[in-house]
Amino acid sequence: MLRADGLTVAYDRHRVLDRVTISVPPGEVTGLAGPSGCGKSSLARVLALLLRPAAGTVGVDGEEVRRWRHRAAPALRTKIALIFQQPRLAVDPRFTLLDVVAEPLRVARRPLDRAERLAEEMGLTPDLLTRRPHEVSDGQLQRACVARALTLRPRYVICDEMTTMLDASTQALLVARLEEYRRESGAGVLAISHDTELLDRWCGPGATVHRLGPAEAGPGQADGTGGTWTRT
Ligand SMILES: Nc1ncnc2c1ncn2[C@@H]1O[C@H](COP(=O)(O)OP(=O)(O)OP(=O)(O)O)[C@@H](O)[C@H]1O
Repeated sequence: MLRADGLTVAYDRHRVLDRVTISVPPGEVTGLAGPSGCGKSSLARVLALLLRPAAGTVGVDGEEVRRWRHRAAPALRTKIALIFQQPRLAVDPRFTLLDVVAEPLRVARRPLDRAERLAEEMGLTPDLLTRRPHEVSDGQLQRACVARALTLRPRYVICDEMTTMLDASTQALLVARLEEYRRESGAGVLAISHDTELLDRWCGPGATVHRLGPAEAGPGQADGTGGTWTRT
């Protein structure tokens, strides 16, 4: 289980999350909805161990996180993959698409051959893999980012507005690939979107969808206070 308890996140003393509690069980899709600015990406960054909360705890499979960002233990860090909304801000512009997919393997000093296989499964042709980010479409780049996210076989995948900028067919392809990975690996997926129709389609019956409150209502409130519902 990936779990955050009583999370508070503040930027320069401005609180954007206030005592938020959320669980992402392995093998399931959990939804997170909420309007723009309510703190969804901030919560995603904390759960991916990239941002230290002002208060609260994060636990990964029962182990409480004590170090954050690059100081977080690699064994914990690689258990969680984060897919960002804007792929162009999430990749090194000098890399080819194959470099993008292979980056986590290179950093972890693992064999690189898995990168090509994952890229191929995402429909990225050998020609596309030699191109740099400015030579491909947003959808093609996001496909590379999804392949990259799966290279180290994460136990949890956080998808932060992953398909917001993309057309319906690319959206369906990315969601289908993540669903396939979830089923074969037993990974837990956190699907984050302001688009409740997308969450309806992605999170099946019985799935839990958490809702963060609108920004104007103050810091995002925790589930368990009426902010969570279960799809039926
Ligand atoms: N690094 C930062 N420094 C200062 N303020 C920030 C920072 N990151 C986010 N914020 C502010 O925190 C609030 C929540 O932002 P966040 O990106 O987490 O919301 P969101 O729900 O993901 O929004 P969106 O759906 O528009 O991406 C916003 O008011 C934003 O301006």
